[in-house]
Amino acid sequence: MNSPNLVNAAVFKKLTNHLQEAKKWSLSELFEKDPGRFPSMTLTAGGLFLDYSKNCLSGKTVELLVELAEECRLEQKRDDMFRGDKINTTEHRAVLHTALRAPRYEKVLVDGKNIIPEIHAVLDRMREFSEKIHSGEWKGFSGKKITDVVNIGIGGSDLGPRMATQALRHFHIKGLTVHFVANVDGHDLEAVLDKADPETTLFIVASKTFTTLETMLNAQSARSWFLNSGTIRDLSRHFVAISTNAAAVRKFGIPEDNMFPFWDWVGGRYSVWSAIGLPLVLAIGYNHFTEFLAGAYAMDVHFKNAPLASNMPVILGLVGIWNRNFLGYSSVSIAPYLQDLISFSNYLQQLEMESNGKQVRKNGEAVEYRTCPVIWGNVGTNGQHAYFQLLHQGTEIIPVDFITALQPHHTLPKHHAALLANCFAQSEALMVGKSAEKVRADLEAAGMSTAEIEVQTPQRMFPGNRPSNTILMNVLRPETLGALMALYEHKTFVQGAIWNVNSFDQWGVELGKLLAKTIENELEGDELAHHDSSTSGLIALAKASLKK
Ligand SMILES: O=P(O)(O)OC[C@H]1O[C@H](O)[C@H](O)[C@@H](O)[C@@H]1O
Repeated sequence: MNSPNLVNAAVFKKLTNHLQEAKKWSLSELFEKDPGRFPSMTLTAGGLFLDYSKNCLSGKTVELLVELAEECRLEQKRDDMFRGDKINTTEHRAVLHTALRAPRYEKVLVDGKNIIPEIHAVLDRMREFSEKIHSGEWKGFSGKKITDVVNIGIGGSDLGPRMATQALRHFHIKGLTVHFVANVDGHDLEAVLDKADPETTLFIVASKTFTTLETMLNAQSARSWFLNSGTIRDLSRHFVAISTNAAAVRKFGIPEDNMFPFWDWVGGRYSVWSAIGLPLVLAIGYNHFTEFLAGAYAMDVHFKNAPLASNMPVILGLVGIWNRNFLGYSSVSIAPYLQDLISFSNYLQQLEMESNGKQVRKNGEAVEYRTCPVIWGNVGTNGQHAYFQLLHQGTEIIPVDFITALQPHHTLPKHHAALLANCFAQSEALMVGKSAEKVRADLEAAGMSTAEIEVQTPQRMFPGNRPSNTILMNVLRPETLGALMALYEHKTFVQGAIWNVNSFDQWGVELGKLLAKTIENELEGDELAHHDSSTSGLIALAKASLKK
C-alpha cells in the first residue's frame, strides 16, 4: 500500500471540495464577518507571534489541514526524528539537529549511544577556544591578537552562520571582525584578503565533507596567501577546521587539536547549531550562542508538545500546503522588515528548496502533486521599491511572509514606526486591494476628467485578496533568532512529511558538480569531451581567453 501522502489521504477529497467554496471567498469579507478572526488565527511560541489570519482559509480549512497532517502521520514522523531514527533513508542517517540544542541532561540515542555528552564536549571546546581568541591568549604567529576571522565554507557551511552573524550585529564583540567567503569566484576571497593582515587573521575551513570543491580551493588559496608571510609551523595558529571528515582535515595539514568535529546526523543546512556555528560564537561570544541554542530548543519543545492545531511550525507548514497544493501558488516571498535579516531569504532558500525540492516520494514513486515552492525575497522596505509592484498587480499570486521586531536596537527617532507602518500597510494592501469603484471615486475627488478616469482606472486598481503571514518578535536577539530559524526548520519538516519526500538528502546538487569537474579538466588540459554545440562553443571561447 502507498504510504500516506497529500493525495491518497482520505481527507484530500474533502479538502478539494472545500477549496471550491474557499475560491469564492474575499479575505476582507472574512474579516468583516468574523471579529474573532485575528485572535483565533494567531499563535505564540518561543518568543514569536504568528498571525496567519490574512490567508484565504477558515477555521474549517485549518481543521481539515490538521486532519491531513494526522493522516500523513506527522506526529509519528516528528517523534521518529527527535528519537534519532534513520529517517534520511537514502543516506541511512538519523536527523538530529534538534539534539544539538538540547540541554546536557537530555538523552538521545544513535545506534544505542547517547550523543548528548559528545555534543556538549564540542560546545565546551568552542567556548574555550572563543574565550582564548577574545582575551588575546590565542595569538597569531608574530604575537599579535587575532582581529579578523575568515570563514571559508559554502552552502550549509556558510548560509546559516553568515545570516546569523549578520542578524546579531548588535551583539558583536568589539575588536574582532568575522568575514565569510563562499564563492569559488576568486574575487570573493580576494576582496577579503586584500584587506587582511596575515599576522592577525584566523581562517576557519568549514566543510562537513571536506571535499567540496569551492571550499577546498579557497582554503588552499588562503593557505598559500598566508605562507607568503608565515611558515608551515605557523599554520596551526591561523587555520582551524570544522568537519565530520577528520582524515581529510589531517591531509590538508590542519592538526587534530585545531579541528572541531560534528556528525553525519547533522544535515549541512541544519548545521549552524553544531561546530559550524563557530564563526557566530566568535562574533557574538559563547553566552549569546547558548541563548541562540536555547531559543531553538524552546521552539523544539513547542513543536514536540503543542497540539497540531496550535503548533506554530505545523500551522505555518499547513498554510503553505494550502497555498501551494490547493490554491496553486508557486512561490513564497520572504520579507523581513529588519535590515539585519538581509540574508534570511538566502538561508531559507537552501533550507526549504534543498530539503523539499524533490519529485519522488520516499518510496521512489513520482509525486503527482507540486512540492516545494520557490523561496525568494529581500528586506522591506527595499523590496517595496523593486518587485512589490508584481506582488500587488502582477498575474501571479505570491504569498508573503512578513517578519519584523516590535522594538529596534537603534535609537534613531521615527525610523522604526515608519518601518512597522510599511510592513503592516503592505500586508493590508495586498489583502484589501483597491476596487475600480474606489479608484474612480478617488480620481473624481481629485478633479480628473471622466475620459481620463476611464483610461486610468484599470491601471490603478488592485485585485487584493493576496495572502500573507506576519511573524513578530519583540526584538531581534539570539533567542528569537534561534526560535525563528527552528520555526522554519520544522515548517520544512512538516511540509516534507505531507509530501512524503526525503527532506534530508540533496542528490540534485550532484550532477552539476560532476559536469563541472569534466569541463574544468577540459579548460586546463588538452583533452576535449563530447558536449552539445552550445557547451562546446562556450568551452572553446573560455579556453582561447584563458590561454592569453
Ligand atoms: O559542508 P560541505 O560538505 O562543504 O557542503 C557544503 C554544501 O555543499 C553541497 O553541495 C550540498 O548541496 C549542501 O547541502 C552543503 O551544505
